[in-house]
Amino acid sequence: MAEKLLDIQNLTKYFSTKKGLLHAVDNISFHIDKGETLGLVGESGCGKSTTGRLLIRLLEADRGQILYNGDDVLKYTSRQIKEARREMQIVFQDPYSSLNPRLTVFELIAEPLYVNRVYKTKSEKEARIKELMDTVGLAQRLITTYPHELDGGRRQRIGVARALALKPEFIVLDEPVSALDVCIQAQILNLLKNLQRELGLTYLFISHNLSVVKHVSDRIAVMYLGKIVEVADYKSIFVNPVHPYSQALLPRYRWPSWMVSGSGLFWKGISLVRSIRHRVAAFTDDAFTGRKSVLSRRRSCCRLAKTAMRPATLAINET
Ligand SMILES: Nc1ncnc2c1ncn2[C@@H]1O[C@H](COP(=O)(O)OP(=O)(O)OP(=O)(O)O)[C@@H](O)[C@H]1O
Repeated sequence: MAEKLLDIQNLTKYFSTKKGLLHAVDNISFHIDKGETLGLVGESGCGKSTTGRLLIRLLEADRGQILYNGDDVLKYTSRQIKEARREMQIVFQDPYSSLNPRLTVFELIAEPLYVNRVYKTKSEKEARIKELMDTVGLAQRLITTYPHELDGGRRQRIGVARALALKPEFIVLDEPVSALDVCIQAQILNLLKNLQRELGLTYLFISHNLSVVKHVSDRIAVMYLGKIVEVADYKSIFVNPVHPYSQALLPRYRWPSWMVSGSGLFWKGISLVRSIRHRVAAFTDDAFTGRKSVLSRRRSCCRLAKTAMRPATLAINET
């Protein structure tokens, strides 16, 4: 049986707002096993980020228990919290705003090492920074560049390197790819998966993008209005969601399992035929829609231009 890294019981966080008390996280209980990725999904404002921040004590909980390797994180002293932060890290959603624009890549990755006074000598620190850059796939030549000179994927790699700097065991990934282009998303997701395999990391992966969560998670927790309404392995959630909110969130997957793969292939086939037809239609007159092709439109433009030119030419000749 898998060993629990985190066991969360009745975790609660309320915010005082102008409209009254907001139940951002409302009495939730779940666990995260060592080495697994638990996906946390739900619509915007349901309390996902607040949950992530509570787990690593970036926010103070109002009530509940967070057992980390059997110890209650909520009872830690400030010194114990500082030590625990080495083992529990977070990667934020927006690599554009989460990095200090005045620091170079070297300084950004060095920051957690300096703050926590991990390495004694300068050369040890430099070696660790270079090692971290290799680990996350950042070229050494980028060491003196600033975040604004880099694309979103590279900035997020800096965020991952900063999170890894203190050799953590558990990382909260708070929408780590939502601010990135689709192809860069895939690179960062693969990086995170490889790092998990190599370093034995445990992730809480927060996202509202279901296909991303499906790609990376071992189990998925569905959150709705501050409560966790369902936790199950990813196949059960996608093929046979039990809670009505999970069903609403995953409408496409309410088909029987044997139909999911079949219908997927069918729609892929249809979209392939459509894209081929559109490409062909761009160069030939489209018999289906009656639309003129690019070539036909160009020919008629030339014809129009010639007719328009004729009287003017005649007029010049006559004078
Ligand atoms: N510091 C705060 N003060 C008051 N309300 C807050 C605070 N932080 C979050 N909230 C509110 O708590 C609720 C949950 O916010 P949270 O950021 O956890 O949601 P989320 O599911 O992560 O949403 P998103 O995907 O948009 O980030 C929201 O209604 C939010 O407005």
